[in-house]
Amino acid sequence: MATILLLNGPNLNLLGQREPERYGHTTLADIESELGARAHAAGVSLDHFQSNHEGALIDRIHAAPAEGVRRILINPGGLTHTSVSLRDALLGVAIPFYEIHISNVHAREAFRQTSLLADVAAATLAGFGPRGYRLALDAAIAAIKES
Ligand SMILES: O=C(O)[C@]1(O)C[C@H](CCCOc2ccccc2)[C@@H](O)[C@H](O)C1
Repeated sequence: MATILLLNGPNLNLLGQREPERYGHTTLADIESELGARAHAAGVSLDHFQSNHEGALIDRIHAAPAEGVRRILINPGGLTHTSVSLRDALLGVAIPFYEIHISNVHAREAFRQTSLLADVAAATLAGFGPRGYRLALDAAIAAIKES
């Protein structure tokens, strides 16, 4: 069974608990649960991992090929704007990935408008709120089934 890996970076464990006006009331556990059920219904497996630590995310990416991961959905959090190492890890495993942002980063502070991942991502998605995760999952499932 094909596997999709959902990765969430620093502070995303706080979803639904703080700044709901910006990030909504949906918790990360809600998102992971919904996407897991949706993937299963489509005949695809979903693995999920959240960490506040860059190296832990990189280690998880390194393990992805051996686990049969076909697509990666990643909200890198603030690492989006800073992490060459995360970029290098994603390039290194050569698994197509979709960059997801809950907020419209292009309408925020200037520093959030720079992504070190976007130019090597298969797709980016921002501003749809938590629904963006579902949109990205559906696109990943369709891409796997078409390949
Ligand atoms: O809009 C997004 O999804 C972001 O990736 C969220 C990041 C922040 C992670 C979430 O941080 C929270 C802080 C408090 C409450 C909930 C989330 C931010 O640094 C990016 O620029 C855009």
